[in-house]
Amino acid sequence: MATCRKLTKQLMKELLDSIDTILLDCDGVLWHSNIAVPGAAETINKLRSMMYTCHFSFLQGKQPIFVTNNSTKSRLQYQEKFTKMGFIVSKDEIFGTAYCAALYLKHKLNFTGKVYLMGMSGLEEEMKLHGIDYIGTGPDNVEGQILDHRADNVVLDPDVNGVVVGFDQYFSFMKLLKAASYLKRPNSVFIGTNIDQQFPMRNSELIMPGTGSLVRPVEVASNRTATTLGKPSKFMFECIQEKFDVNPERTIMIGDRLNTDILLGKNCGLKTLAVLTGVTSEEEILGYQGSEKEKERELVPDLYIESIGHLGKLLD
Ligand SMILES: O=C(O)COP(=O)(O)O
Ligand SMILES: [Mg+2]
Repeated sequence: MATCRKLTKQLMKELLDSIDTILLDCDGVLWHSNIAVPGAAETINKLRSMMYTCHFSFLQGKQPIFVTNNSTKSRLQYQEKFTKMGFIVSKDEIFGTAYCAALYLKHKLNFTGKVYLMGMSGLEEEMKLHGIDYIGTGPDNVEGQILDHRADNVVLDPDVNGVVVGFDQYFSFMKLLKAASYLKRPNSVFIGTNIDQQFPMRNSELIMPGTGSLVRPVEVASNRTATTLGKPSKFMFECIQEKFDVNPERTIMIGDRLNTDILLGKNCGLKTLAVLTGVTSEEEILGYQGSEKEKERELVPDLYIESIGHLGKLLD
């Protein structure tokens, strides 16, 4: 049976001696929208500054690296958000799916051409920074009964040879129609930034549809499957390994979503810790631990704790 333990003071010392790098999910771990989880900045700043004897036997702090499936912000926009919230951070430590989507297009696909971009300013900024031409952002709605006028007045851009679907608050039927039409083109590229079902919300009455709720309709309409880059895909970890000398055995992934954060950790051979401030609960974790379904057992983290702030208290 997959065993999961609640992180305690005793286990904390053992954990700190066994890791050099801490991968941290953002939404639901460090904050909800623009409201920080209590103690988050203090904990991360402390982990960075506390000197530990590492396995090279010299003193160093733990290296935090931020890994978010959220595609709404560029690295620079995230650096601004982190700094406003009191985190000490460099943009080079931030890996979001807007940045990783641009890296994938540019360096993995050597993409040239134009992208139909369903996303917000973060994706726009990263596309510009990486020299990738795009159209389609912002509101785009149907006028009148589209099935009556057979969409004759829909104009497609002849140069588009790829579609990127990220979180797009302007998602519409018209955009769905255009994306599916562009994906009809032979050899057109289809990328989804991530497939999270919902965003973690403080207001438990609300469901904020995640980007997965936007990628899947484009897949259905186009009858194609997107290449999704966010956690649990290993691609984001590959982007991190390009920039940091990360030893998977001495790295932990801390997240709030089992089927993205914890699964990424498992996929990459990392230690895993879940917090209960986002989409997962203690009941879900313990339920999965005893599940007969292999698919559920593989989502069980090594450790869990109420919040990143509670973890920080174990450092005192
Ligand atoms: O964008 C999302 O849906 C979740 O983002 P996260 O990976 O920071 O939790
Ligand atoms: Mg999260």
